[in-house]
Amino acid sequence: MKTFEELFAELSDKARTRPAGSGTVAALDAGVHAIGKKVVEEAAESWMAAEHESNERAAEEISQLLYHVQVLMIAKGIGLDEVYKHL
Ligand SMILES: N=c1c2ncn([C@@H]3O[C@H](COP(=O)(O)OP(=O)(O)OP(=O)(O)O)[C@@H](O)[C@H]3O)c2ncn1[C@@H]1O[C@H](COP(=O)(O)O)[C@@H](O)[C@H]1O
Repeated sequence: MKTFEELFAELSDKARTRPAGSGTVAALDAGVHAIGKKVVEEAAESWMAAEHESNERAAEEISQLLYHVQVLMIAKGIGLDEVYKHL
């Protein structure tokens, strides 16, 4: 289990160190357009799971949405506080 902040720190480190085999590194290399498509896809999957599936499945899809949102943030160079200030 990871908090939102712990995941963001981990992904930021991946972006810096670029370990081989990292899906995050591959996503960042694919660029903002590709990442944005994943965010939209996972948002839709989260919506469908919330409407038609169990809480566990919806939570799983939402976790994937949060992951891709963080990748988008890192790709754009946006830190946590820049988002938090708008909440
Ligand atoms: N939380 C996630 C996470 N959620 C989703 N994904 C990626 O997104 C994919 C799931 O969404 P996809 O739709 O592309 O894949 P799918 O099989 O179609 O799944 P569904 O959409 O059908 O549910 C997975 O195959 C992963 O590549 C994630 N990849 C990584 N993380 C975390 O990020 C950390 C760093 O990951 P790496 O950079 O790969 O080391 C990991 O330790 C994890 O904690």
